Amino acid sequence: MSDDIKKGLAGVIVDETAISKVNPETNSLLYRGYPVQQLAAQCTFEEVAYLLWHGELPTDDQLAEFEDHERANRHLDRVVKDAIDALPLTAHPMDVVRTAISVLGALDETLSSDRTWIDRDFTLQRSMRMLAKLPAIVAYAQRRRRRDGNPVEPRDDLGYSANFLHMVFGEVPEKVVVDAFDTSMTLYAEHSFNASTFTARVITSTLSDVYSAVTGAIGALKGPLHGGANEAVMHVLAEIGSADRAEAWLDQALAEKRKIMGFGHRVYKNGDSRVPTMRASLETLVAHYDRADMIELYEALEQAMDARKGIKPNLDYPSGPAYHLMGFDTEVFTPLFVAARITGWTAHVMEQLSANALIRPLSVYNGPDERRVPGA
Ligand SMILES: CC(=O)SCCNC(=O)CCNC(=O)[C@H](O)C(C)(C)COP(=O)(O)OP(=O)(O)OC[C@H]1O[C@@H](n2cnc3c(N)ncnc32)[C@H](O)[C@@H]1OP(=O)(O)O
Ligand SMILES: O=C([O-])CC(=O)C(=O)O
Repeated sequence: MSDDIKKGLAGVIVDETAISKVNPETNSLLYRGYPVQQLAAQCTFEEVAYLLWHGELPTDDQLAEFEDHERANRHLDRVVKDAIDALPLTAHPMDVVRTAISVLGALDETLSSDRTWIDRDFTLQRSMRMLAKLPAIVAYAQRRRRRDGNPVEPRDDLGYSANFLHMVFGEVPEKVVVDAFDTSMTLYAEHSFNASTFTARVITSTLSDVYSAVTGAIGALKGPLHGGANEAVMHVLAEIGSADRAEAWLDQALAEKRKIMGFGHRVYKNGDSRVPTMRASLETLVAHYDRADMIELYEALEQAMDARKGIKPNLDYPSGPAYHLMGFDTEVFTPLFVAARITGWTAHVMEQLSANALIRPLSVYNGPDERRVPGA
């Protein structure tokens, strides 16, 4: 293979961004300059969303306005519900979410009437619309699969995370659970030029619209090498079953050349900056639900992986069991990632639009030499 080829674009710098900084040397992650751990501890997900979109944390008045706007946009249009209802119950929730976002785009009259969709204000407004409606979409997807009866209406007296859990489970859990969920949303919100965000930027670079960018990003996130890993982690933990089986299971899996879900990262090679914070939330949930067996299994696989391969967990490793303990179906873990990452994706869409260049790399042709079509 030619030395010019950077397979998987590994190590290639393709643009600048002011949205987040991933620093593998210091295992740190900054959103607009703020350490993500501090944001998770001090701010709500709504404040983090505002920060990612506007570049600064909101004042009290700005936050109040933002929250009002988010709460006013939570309801799901009948057409979106009908579109979801037309899908088989076997459809994966990621496919449901991708379809729902696509339908929201098709319902947006501006897209059919003029080209103002490449405008920042248009994009910001639609980003808020998607952010506010995603909890209803995810809740609808899980409740429908469970045949849990009617959708639960949003409550505008609740913040984003409490309302999200209320819509999925029909009740607001204890504060420790809401806080752990809110932390996961903040940690998942943004991570520079990861595969799904890059997908969104590629789509935007053609001057397509924000719904198309998000629909494509959802498709990229679904794969188990990216966001789909949080779902896959739970399948792995279920397959292992208990801590005492972790080492033997891992040896067998590695002998079969399986990739161990929730471990490894393209950028971090010494551990993911977000894992300690999410792990602390997982431990809180383990104590709350009295599930010491879960953290024992978690640690057993983590230690075995470190001993065998020296590969550390990524964010999907603690978030998978955390979502499980909260009561989510395994198949909606990646849709939860979508609900958080809508903030980062759309911030990148706006940044791409502000200094756009069509993204179109080159390739080295390695097919047959020129030849003649029979009869030509
Ligand atoms: C929030 C997120 O999206 S984080 C990522 C979530 N994805 C996962 O958890 C899936 C499992 N992990 C992986 O597949 C990889 O670590 C990736 C895709 C995340 C990163 O991959 P890359 O940067 O391309 O690393 P690459 O695949 O080249 O791995 C380097 C070496 O480590 C090994 N390795 C990396 N991750 C793993 C893993 N999870 N299990 C087993 N071996 C692994 C590779 O087999 C390779 O070994 P080799 O040199 O002997 O061939
Ligand atoms: O950065 C990446 O490649 C994947 C990741 O951790 C994320 O998107 O959160």
